Amino acid sequence: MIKTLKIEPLTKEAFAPFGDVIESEGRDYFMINNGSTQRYHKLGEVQLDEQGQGIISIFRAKTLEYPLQIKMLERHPFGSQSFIPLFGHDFLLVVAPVGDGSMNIDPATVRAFRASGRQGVNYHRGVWHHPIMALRDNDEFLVVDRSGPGNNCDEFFFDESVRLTVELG
Ligand SMILES: NC(=O)N[C@@H](O)C(=O)O
Ligand code: NI
Repeated sequence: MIKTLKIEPLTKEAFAPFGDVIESEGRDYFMINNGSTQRYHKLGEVQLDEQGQGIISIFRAKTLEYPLQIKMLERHPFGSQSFIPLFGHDFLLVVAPVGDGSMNIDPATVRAFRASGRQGVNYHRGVWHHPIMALRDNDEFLVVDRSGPGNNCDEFFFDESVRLTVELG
């Protein structure tokens, strides 16, 4: 298969098979702190296995070279992973659904999204995704994910006959 992935705008609905979109735009809130603060409550859930611990990290990511060939995707079977942009820059996502849980990805199910700098994502457990795809060099992301025993990162490399490409418009 040879395919240039269409980069879709990131919306809650379109991203639902892969996880949550963390944003305030268009979302419900309730007032707290004596009316001084709007709480956009439970935009996503941190998913953990019993032995996992939720942790908070910062990723400082270099941009990748585009057009980019998507040669692999990874997943975290024991927990969710969220990326929240800290500097307000757009970034890209390439994902594939959990599927049947096997170490296999149907390339036809791979999708690309562009997140605005005011959107974060929370990949649900087992959702295939490309490692962080910053569009600005040394961009930084707050990352909430799982720490604990076991290998929490499976990598799947596409067959050489599969050429999935992401181009910037
Ligand atoms: N490996 C790691 O911590 N980062 C990846 O999971 C990623 O999604 O960028
Ligand atoms: Ni990851």
